[in-house]
Amino acid sequence: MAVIPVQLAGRSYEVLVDHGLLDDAANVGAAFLRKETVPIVADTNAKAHHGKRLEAALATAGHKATWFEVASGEASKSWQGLQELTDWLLAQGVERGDQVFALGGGVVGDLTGFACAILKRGCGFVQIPTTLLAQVDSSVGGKTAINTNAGKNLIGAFHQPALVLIDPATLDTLPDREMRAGYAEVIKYGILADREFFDWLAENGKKVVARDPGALVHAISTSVAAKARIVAEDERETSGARALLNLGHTFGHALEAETGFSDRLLHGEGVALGMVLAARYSARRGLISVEDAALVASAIEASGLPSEISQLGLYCDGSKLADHMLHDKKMDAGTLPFILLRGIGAAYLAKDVALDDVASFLDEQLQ
Ligand SMILES: NC(=O)c1ccc[n+]([C@@H]2O[C@H](COP(=O)([O-])OP(=O)(O)OC[C@H]3O[C@@H](n4cnc5c(N)ncnc54)[C@H](O)[C@@H]3O)[C@@H](O)[C@H]2O)c1
Ligand SMILES: O=C(O)C(=O)C[C@@H](O)[C@H](O)[C@H](O)COP(=O)(O)O
Ligand SMILES: [Zn+2]
Repeated sequence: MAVIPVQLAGRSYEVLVDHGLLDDAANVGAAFLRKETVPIVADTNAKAHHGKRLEAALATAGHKATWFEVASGEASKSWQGLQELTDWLLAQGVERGDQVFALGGGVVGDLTGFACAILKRGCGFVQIPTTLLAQVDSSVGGKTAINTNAGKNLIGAFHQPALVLIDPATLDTLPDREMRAGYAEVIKYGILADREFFDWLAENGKKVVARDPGALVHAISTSVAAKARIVAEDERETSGARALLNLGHTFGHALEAETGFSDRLLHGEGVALGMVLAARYSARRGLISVEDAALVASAIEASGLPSEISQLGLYCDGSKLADHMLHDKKMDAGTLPFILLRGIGAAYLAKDVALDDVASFLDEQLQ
């Protein structure tokens, strides 16, 4: 079993990665089970495929589950979703010292984490991520949020989980498109800070997406370790270090907003397109070669992810996308810092980017 610590003053926790770990959840999570009944918030599909296993694991230690089911899809990360969940947690009598379990992808993790951040001013939660994206990214680091009409993740809090249990075997039931979407956040770690990992993925990426157990555990552990390092350095995204994890997201979130946060574009797909755009924009500014930008695009295409905005059939102009970016949380005194590349594995925060230049770059890309 891989054990990856996330070291934060007073809030350190462990991320455990192992095939079959779900069946051992009550044992490895024993310290976090203080009552007979365990409240579990679960995505409909995650519960259908893996709920019984979690229930059986809890039963071995004398615990029983009580379930709150969250409808699959980004729309559940909403005020209404939050209200229904917090009402349920209150009805269950959840106390500050309790741990709420979150079983599912990033939608369930972000929603449950935020509900637990504000319930009685904060109770505990344990993440059991069941999508590749959630296993490599959203379950770790404590960013929790819901969306609003104005944009993505605009209402939220930093609230760290007490434990993260990753069982890569849960990915056996995940649709292929969701595997590819999660792979976008995997390759992100290579592009932003780890050329060696990027090159390893060039060789092994197809195995990761095909769920080869060894390749999967290596990709998940490397990704989580990278995220843990960055989060330990800059938990609340104040120094600029954590902002690098937003590589591709300024473009991606704008595309998600323009496609209505719908199945037309999954978060990971938006991030994939956004990373291609960030690489091309870096090349346009002479920061990286055109060849390196093409290498980023071909690494993304090779996994079956979209790499051209035209694939979305969008009928809008660059300034419309740039308008969505005005809601980006990195916005600072009228300037939007962008994560650009000085090389593959060498992302940095550029504070000299003009949004109208980005808009005209996007107009070229939309043709
Ligand atoms: N907090 C963070 O740091 C962070 C990081 C990255 C992304 N996110 C957020 O995460 C969300 C995306 O997460 P996601 O990609 O996991 O999407 P998701 O939670 O919507 O799950 C994707 C789909 O997979 C299904 N599913 C989940 N587990 C399954 C399983 N084991 N078998 C079969 N189906 C399963 C779900 O029902 C859903 O249809 C976005 O809202 C994004 O903003 C947050
Ligand atoms: O953990 C982080 O920090 C990230 O930026 C990870 C991203 O993959 C994730 O999508 C995050 O939710 C985006 O953050 P936001 O602050 O732009 O909402
Ligand atoms: Zn993301």
